[in-house]
Amino acid sequence: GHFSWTIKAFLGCPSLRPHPSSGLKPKHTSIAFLKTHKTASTTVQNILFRFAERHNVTVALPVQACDHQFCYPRPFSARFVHPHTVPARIVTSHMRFNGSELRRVLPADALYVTILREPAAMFESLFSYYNQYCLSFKRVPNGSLETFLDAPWRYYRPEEKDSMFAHNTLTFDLGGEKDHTPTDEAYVRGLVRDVERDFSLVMIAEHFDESLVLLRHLLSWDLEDILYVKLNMRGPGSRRSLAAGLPARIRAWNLLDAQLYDHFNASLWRRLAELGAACVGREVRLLRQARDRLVRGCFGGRLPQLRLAAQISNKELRPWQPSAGVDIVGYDLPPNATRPGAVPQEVCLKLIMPEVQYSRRLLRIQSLRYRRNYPMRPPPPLRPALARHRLPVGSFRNFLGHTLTQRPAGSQNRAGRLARFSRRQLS
Ligand SMILES: Nc1ncnc2c1ncn2[C@@H]1O[C@H](COP(=O)(O)OS(=O)(=O)O)[C@@H](OP(=O)(O)O)[C@H]1O
Repeated sequence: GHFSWTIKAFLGCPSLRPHPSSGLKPKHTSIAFLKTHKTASTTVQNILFRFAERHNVTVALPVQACDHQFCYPRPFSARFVHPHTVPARIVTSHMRFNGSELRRVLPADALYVTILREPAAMFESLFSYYNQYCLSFKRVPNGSLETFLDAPWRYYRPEEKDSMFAHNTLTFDLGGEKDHTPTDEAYVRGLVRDVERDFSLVMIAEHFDESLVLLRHLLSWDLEDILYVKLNMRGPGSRRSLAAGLPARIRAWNLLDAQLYDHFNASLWRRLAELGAACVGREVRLLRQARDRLVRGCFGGRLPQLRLAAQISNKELRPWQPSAGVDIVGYDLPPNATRPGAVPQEVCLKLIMPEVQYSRRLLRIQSLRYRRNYPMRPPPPLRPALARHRLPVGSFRNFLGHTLTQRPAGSQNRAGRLARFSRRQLS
């Protein structure tokens, strides 16, 4: 198992050779993963959540008022972190990047990682996923992507709620200005420079397994630490293929994102070349073999059939559905699957657990740990749930004594809506 894989991986992977004196390099456990939107980031988050649980590493999670995201789309603030989840070594929930605030939360040796996706595929996913929330999309006749792209400025309002899902979402998530003139070369150069300064690795969704190999090397992790199954996919009925010419128009509309993507896609391939094609090829193969073994051990064969949320009997496994118009599919754990590899059921459950449920699970576990470790500390004050947005603008104090101001009803973000939806869906 593990030993033979490690030996195999050394062949052709120079940077994985053991340290001459002290054996294998210790695993790096301090990581900030900027969870960008519609980029396969839930799958990466699930890898990090499972790693954190296995290695007893604390994950910073949002205060209840932010729901399971760090009050996105507001820029990240240390005040958004739940007091039971500090001091933390991992951060991975959705946020708008704010490096100086993140550095207040994480140790100085934290490594920063994010993921980008090809802009046309990403925008098609955003357009479908947020078709009812993002008003720029909602007001398009017949929900037609082509119509939107014919005259984006007719439908897009930069200052409006959820507008960040309709224009240069990657740039926005990274903390940049989504509406900046995309032909301003100095601005784009500055954006790229900032991302290169802050992030040790920028993964690319189209080359997910290769990106994971780089991640594993960066963090000195084992193969077991990067096994995954794909999460948060749309069902085939909700996807559409893009007619010829459409990808170019999407890129033109999201030109800041397109330039970021091109730059970091090229860097990814340079880094893979440095590691060596033989090493990368071997590791990707070993990763896929190990994943197949785990899937067989969990589900008795292939992955269980993808299911619509309503068809998933275990509520802990139902992915959040953004609206009636789009199907996000998930998996059910077969109740009496024969698990030939004797993989414990809980391992399998966590492998396919959606973001909202896993975030809650970790918060529960970490809160218990916190109370055990600090029984004398007063609990943080109770606060109204963000879901009740109809309340007048309100505020409460969090553990640092800062005041968090609730957003007014008209500006509720996806987190608030999600709280409402997931409660309905999960109750
Ligand atoms: N491993 C892997 N490789 C490539 N693509 C993957 C992978 N895992 C998930 N996906 C696709 O990523 C999309 C979901 O992205 P996110 O999880 O980041 O979405 S979210 O913003 O958190 O809702 C969603 O894309 P669409 O199906 O096109 O919507 C998933 O299918």
